[in-house]
Amino acid sequence: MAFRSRREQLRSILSGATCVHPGSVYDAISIRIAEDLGFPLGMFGGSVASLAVLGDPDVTLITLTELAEQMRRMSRASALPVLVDADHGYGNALNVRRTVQELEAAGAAGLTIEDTLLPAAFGEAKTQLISLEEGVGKMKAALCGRTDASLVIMGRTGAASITSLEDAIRRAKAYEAAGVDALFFTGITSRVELEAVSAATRLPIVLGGAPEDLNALDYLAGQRVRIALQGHAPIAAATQAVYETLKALREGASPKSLRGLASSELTARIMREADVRARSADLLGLKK
Ligand SMILES: O=C([O-])CC(=O)C(=O)O
Ligand SMILES: [Mg+2]
Repeated sequence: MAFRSRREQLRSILSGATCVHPGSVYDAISIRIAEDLGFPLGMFGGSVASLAVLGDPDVTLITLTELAEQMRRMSRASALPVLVDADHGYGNALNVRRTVQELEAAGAAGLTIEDTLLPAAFGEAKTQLISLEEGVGKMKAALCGRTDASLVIMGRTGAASITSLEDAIRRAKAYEAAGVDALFFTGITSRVELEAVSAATRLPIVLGGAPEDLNALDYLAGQRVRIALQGHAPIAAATQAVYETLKALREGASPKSLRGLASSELTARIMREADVRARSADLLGLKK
């Protein structure tokens, strides 16, 4: 299986004793940069997928096909293991199974299925959760959807900030019993809350959207947190850079006067130009 070693790398992060920050990746360029900088893992968030592919906010307008296609492009560009935010699995439990099949084929190392009611319900301003029973069904569907047993399936809940911490723990324990490989929590806002979920569960923990005082990697590792997300600054940085560059050009700046552009060396490295040249020499009879 071509993607097995990526999945085993993610599994070794989960079974290790330390906590890592993944690089937020969303396309072929960002994943190659994260790989070159030595990140052990890429995180492909649903919000950045929506932004990069559609230019939209994170309101479940992106389709599974679009998400999987973007993942496939990243898998082709780089061997960095990627954890994909598969949202609610793009429908009911049967859709979850299909989602897992598509993301596995696209080369994801792991994926998260969450128990948020998506897309948002009519007339409800506040985020809702599906029932625990439906959530368990989705986790089971995810597990039976994989054909490569090394693909990592994570159960995700944001219950801590939507219903209650007790509900988050109840759900996490049920997903654990269903057989998922790790638990992904959002909405945990303090050490007390993290310690409560850690004490009540046994699987490796992934923490999304945590506040600053939940940032010390040694402390997190001691609570069985193996992956701690840091948001999605790279796409924000890229957006700002494109904005500034287009603005300057629109205002009459000459291309040569622009600052902050990737050097030709950096661009060549990201394009893996040396490999392409070597291949061209071999296959097209061109000079190296
Ligand atoms: O997975 C993450 O990085 C957090 C999240 O839900 C998103 O960005 O859509
Ligand atoms: Mg998301």
